[in-house]
Amino acid sequence: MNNAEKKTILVTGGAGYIGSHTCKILAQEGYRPVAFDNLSSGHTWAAKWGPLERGDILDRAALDQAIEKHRPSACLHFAAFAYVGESVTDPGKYYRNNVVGSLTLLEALRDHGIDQFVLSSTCATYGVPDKVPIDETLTQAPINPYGASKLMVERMLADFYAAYRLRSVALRYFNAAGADPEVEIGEDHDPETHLVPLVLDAASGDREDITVFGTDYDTPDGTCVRDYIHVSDLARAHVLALQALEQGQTHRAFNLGNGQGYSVREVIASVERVTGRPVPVQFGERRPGDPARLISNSVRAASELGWKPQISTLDDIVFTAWEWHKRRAQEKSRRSFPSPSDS
Ligand SMILES: NC(=O)c1ccc[n+]([C@@H]2O[C@H](COP(=O)([O-])OP(=O)(O)OC[C@H]3O[C@@H](n4cnc5c(N)ncnc54)[C@H](O)[C@@H]3O)[C@@H](O)[C@H]2O)c1
Ligand SMILES: O=c1ccn([C@@H]2O[C@H](COP(=O)(O)OP(=O)(O)O[C@H]3O[C@H](CO)[C@@H](O)[C@H](O)[C@H]3O)[C@@H](O)[C@H]2O)c(=O)[nH]1
Repeated sequence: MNNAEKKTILVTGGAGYIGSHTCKILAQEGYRPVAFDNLSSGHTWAAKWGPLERGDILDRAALDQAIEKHRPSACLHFAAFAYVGESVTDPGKYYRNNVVGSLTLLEALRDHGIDQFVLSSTCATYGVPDKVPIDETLTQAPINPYGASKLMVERMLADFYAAYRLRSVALRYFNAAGADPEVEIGEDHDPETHLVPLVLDAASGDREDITVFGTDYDTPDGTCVRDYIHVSDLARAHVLALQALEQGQTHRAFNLGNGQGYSVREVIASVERVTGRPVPVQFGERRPGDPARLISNSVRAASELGWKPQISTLDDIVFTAWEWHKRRAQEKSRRSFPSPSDS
């Protein structure tokens, strides 16, 4: 298939962690991904499966320009701020980027007649769930501004479908982790706040230790339980969601997780097994905005999208993150790898 025959997909946040993995799978599946990213946390080196348009979703003119230039048939929308803890201390930052930015994007798509849209939503929209595992019918009552900002965008999607027939799928991911199994790309945030890469840093000596946020939760070992899902499995779900939209899907939400919860202590133990190194641990206070347990029921995605995670055990997920960690460290020590200032 030559480029002219490929469907072009606008991927906001395509230079970021999950967006770049999705661009890779889109390209493998015969699409032409165009990353639209302001590089606030993304990297030019991660956008290598199609063009990168540097721009901000808050900038309507930049969006119009990219859409007119590339004529996408659909948009996968990853661009957002995504840290639970930071959203509690700086909520304005989250409402502006995630809510106003998404609204600006949706209006641009509507005005250009693009009616297929996939949203990176989150299990943080459920807040403290009525029960676990969480299915899509549970009440969404977020307990932090990040989750609230994503729920507002979900609400916009319902209204944009009702008013303008803009069709959409909201994918509510649980905790993304791991890296491309071919080790071409992986997670690279600065500063990093996610548990798995931080524990790997502690195992390799890049940081002194890992602080466990809270040991008095109502969970088997007192630490928070999360459902870790491999980033390439999330990427595949986006292609399936896109194909569902191409086949007429109107407006739907899907949870994406493995259905298995692991505590912070269990993640640390997994890193010790996979790396063969001890992890120095400190115990600290709870982090505001953290629910005790988030575990997915992803039966809907399995039955309606045909989605099945391929890298599903915690050790296998951590293994891919460790391979990426080592590759990045090697490249950085050879000085051939772009530094964060190189974005
Ligand atoms: N990482 C997770 O565990 C997780 C879980 C659930 C949902 N999500 C959602 O998935 C999406 C991607 O998350 P990620 O972990 O890959 O984060 P990330 O920070 O690696 O990627 C986000 C990308 O969006 C870009 N961006 C941010 N604001 C922008 C703006 N205004 N205009 C243009 N580009 C902008 C950043 O530069 C970055 O490349 C986010 O929407 C996040 O809320 C992530
Ligand atoms: O140094 C650390 C970092 C994290 N944690 C804990 O580890 C768990 C996972 O935390 P983290 O990796 O920061 O992910 P979450 O805060 O759960 O948020 C991620 O997962 C959410 C879905 O659950 C997404 O919506 C967010 O975008 C994404 O950042 C939480 O219980 C944290 O309290 C620690 O104990 N110590």
